[in-house]
Amino acid sequence: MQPAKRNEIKVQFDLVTKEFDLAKKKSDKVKALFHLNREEIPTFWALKGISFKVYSGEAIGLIGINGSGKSTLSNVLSGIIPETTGEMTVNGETSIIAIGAGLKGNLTGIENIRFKALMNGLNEQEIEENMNSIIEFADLGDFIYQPVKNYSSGMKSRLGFAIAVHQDPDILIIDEALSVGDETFYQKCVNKIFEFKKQGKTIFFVSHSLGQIETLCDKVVWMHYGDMRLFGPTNEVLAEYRQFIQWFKQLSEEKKSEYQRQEKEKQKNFSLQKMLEQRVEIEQRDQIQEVMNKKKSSDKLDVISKIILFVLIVIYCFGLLNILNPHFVHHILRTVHHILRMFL
Ligand SMILES: Nc1ncnc2c1ncn2[C@@H]1O[C@H](COP(=O)(O)OP(=O)(O)OP(=O)(O)O)[C@@H](O)[C@H]1O
Repeated sequence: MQPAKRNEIKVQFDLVTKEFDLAKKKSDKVKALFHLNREEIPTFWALKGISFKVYSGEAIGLIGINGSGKSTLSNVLSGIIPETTGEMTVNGETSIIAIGAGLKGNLTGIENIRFKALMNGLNEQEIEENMNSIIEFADLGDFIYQPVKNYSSGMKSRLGFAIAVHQDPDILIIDEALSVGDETFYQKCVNKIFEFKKQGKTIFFVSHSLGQIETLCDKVVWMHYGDMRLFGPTNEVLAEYRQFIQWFKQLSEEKKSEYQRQEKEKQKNFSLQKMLEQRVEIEQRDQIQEVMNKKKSSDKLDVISKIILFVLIVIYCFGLLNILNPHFVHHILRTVHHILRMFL
């Protein structure tokens, strides 16, 4: 497989949103489909217009407090759930590892490996070629013959990680899957992640462990109640995030709940139209600013041309004076010459 070109855009989100409905019963959803509900079903915006660009070979951390939208973003990115609006460009195959996600509980480890491989279009020979390597990576011993429903979360994570990295994806999304493994397995995964990065693959890494984010990620997306609060180099974003966590922790329980309630309320009342209007306003403001900047630089040019014009006028006057009264000009030039000699 050809390594991806550096600086190639791998993932681009433009104002991506995700709206969940909060219908209490399935029948309400069906009624809503046929507009039979008198009352509208309340909805909740888990993503409120997310925009970013990620390049090949970058490892991106996704951080944020519980319920901020990290898993929703990962699931939209991997295609598990569709976005509601916005534009999403994903250049390459994605593979997501979330604890137990995509694993069939009633199937054994080996059957799960085979099932996933078949889903990915591998033939029997290709499956056999990969099988030993996946089993070795997962390192589950005889548990590989047991149904996955008997696995601990760490074991599920091992199997999920082993299958996902053997799919050789262009974009690997790891949702909290490393937080449940032991140290040896974690180190094995870290090595694999660095190997992937070297090959120009892109990694999204969801974690509450800021230490892991610091070790693995070049940049970080800080999600906050459906908004992307910050996106940038790891150290910068983590510094801001740590400050926020410190501020949040010192709040009383009552104030914390109030803050969370208000933020969730904003997610319920979010208006896509308002967000788009604001966006247009910002774009217009940026355009005006750009025009003003251009005007300023053209003003600067005006000053330069004024100086040139002034110098030309002085030279012209001297020329004229030289014709009318050469002695006077000669006298002036000698005086200037004397003054200059005094200073130089
Ligand atoms: N299917 C769904 N229907 C309704 N709301 C949902 C659904 N899935 C997620 N949500 C809501 O969307 C918000 C974001 O959830 P998400 O799981 O993405 O957060 P998170 O940042 O991954 O949280 P955590 O750190 O706890 O895993 C939460 O408020 C959650 O309740």
